[in-house]
Amino acid sequence: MRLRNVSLRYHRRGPWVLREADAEVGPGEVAVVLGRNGAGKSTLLQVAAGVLRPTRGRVEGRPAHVSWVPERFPADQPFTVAHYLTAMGRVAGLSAAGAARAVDEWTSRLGIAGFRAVRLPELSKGTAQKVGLAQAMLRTPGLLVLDEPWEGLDAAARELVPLVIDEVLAAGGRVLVSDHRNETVRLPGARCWTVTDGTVTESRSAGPAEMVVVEVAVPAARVAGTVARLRSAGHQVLRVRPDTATESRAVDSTAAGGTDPAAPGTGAPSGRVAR
Ligand SMILES: Nc1ncnc2c1ncn2[C@@H]1O[C@H](COP(=O)(O)OP(=O)(O)OP(=O)(O)O)[C@@H](O)[C@H]1O
Repeated sequence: MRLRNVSLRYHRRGPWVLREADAEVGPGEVAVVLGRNGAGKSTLLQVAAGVLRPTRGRVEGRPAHVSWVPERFPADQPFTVAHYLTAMGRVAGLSAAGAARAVDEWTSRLGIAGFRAVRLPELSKGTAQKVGLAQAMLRTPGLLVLDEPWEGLDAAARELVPLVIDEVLAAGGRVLVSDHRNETVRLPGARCWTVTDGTVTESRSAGPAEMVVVEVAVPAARVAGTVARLRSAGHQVLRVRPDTATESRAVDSTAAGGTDPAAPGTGAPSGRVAR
């Protein structure tokens, strides 16, 4: 997906907030949008998400399914968490049963299952933010846009954000995330889009991503399907071997081919895990 010479001003005679911004993010890639307060990060994200239309220029190759999580979740709505999320799941194209399943899954994964019957205006800011994240993930988006997702979340909940991002990337999606808290250390290898005076400068954070090997155990009957899914998500499957103990293990890695996976029990570093 590419922003090509995007310029935007909010009013006809207003100042230009974005000026010929040009940036690209590919499948399975995350770009962190940096810049001082008021630089235009939120504006850029909304243009990328299709919430705002550029005054000039265009966005090319935007995936069909986009999820946008604004900096502040719009909690001023008279619905319970469950009603809101189920309705949003239907809007995202899920069947009634699929929406119910997705709501169950994501409220559990984000630790807000106990709030399903609570009305949105009664939620704390952090819980409301998690509802926003859940809404974004009910159907895995091709583009996930997160505006300051760490804001308002406690330390434990902040750990969830990279997991959510990783899930989208593992499915071949793209992620844009703005950050003024220097949390990018949690996203090694991310592209960096620095917004200054409405223009975008691109770089990579900390060079190429460090590669790790992740060992994944699957039932023997599901090896072929798992290997196919891992490959289609862009991972390298280094080898498949029977486990010497009780189970077979499939090895997933983002590392270059030929690396031998760490032996079980040696504390192999964790990394992206495909389900
Ligand atoms: N709806 C709007 N109408 C007019 N001007 C706006 C609107 N939204 C943002 N602006 C202006 O556009 C500029 C960029 O705002 P934007 O919110 O994109 O910056 P930001 O980098 O995300 O800032 P922050 O880090 O404070 O969220 C600011 O000068 C802001 O006042």
